[in-house]
Amino acid sequence: MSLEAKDLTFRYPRRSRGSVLEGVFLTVEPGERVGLSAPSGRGKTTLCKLLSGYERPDRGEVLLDGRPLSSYKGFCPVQMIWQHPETAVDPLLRLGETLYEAGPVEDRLLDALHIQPAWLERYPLELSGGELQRFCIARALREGVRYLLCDEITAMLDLITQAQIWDFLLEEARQRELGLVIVSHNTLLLERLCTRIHPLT
Ligand SMILES: Nc1ncnc2c1ncn2[C@@H]1O[C@H](COP(=O)(O)OP(=O)(O)OP(=O)(O)O)[C@@H](O)[C@H]1O
Repeated sequence: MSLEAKDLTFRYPRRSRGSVLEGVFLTVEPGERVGLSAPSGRGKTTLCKLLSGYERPDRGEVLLDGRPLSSYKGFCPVQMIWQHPETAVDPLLRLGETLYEAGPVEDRLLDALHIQPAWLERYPLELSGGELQRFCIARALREGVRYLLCDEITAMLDLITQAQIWDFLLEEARQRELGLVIVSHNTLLLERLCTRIHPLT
């Protein structure tokens, strides 16, 4: 089940400088870990948004296992984890409601990410950034996920928490043969984590 970006072109309606992405091709296979590398503003986040269905391309298509991503109903097998987790959850819902709205999440994941049951009674702003990010990772890893798009997901965390999260994610991806797309400005981190680096030109 490969994830394919085919000839993607995209511009934001309110952006004056034309297309952010022009004719982008990328294929990620199960178990691959692809690092996206490019200077700021080149469109890494935008490509992740297209690959996970948050935005639709103006031209080209995103295919999962040869089928348009938009034809998958229910929980999307391509999940994006955002740099700022507070933008990825409804601030007015308790975390327990957010977590289970798309179905069950294995307790094993909550334990491995050190998510305390009491947090599920709280609202997003009542967790630290690192706690909320671990919550978002658990939510993305529910059954059915095949690809994770990790957009600077540990950039705001201390080094120990970063290492714990990546150790966990790499092992989880290995066991479940998940494909990962990893965005980071930290070249050393990308070299350490990825099976290959894809420069976005
Ligand atoms: N919602 C939006 N509306 C208009 N323009 C946008 C929007 N989001 C991003 N852009 C513009 O699109 C371009 C690409 O942004 P994007 O966030 O994809 O880049 P990036 O490579 O991820 O950058 P960074 O490394 O700084 O996170 C930028 O010029 C940005 O200003």
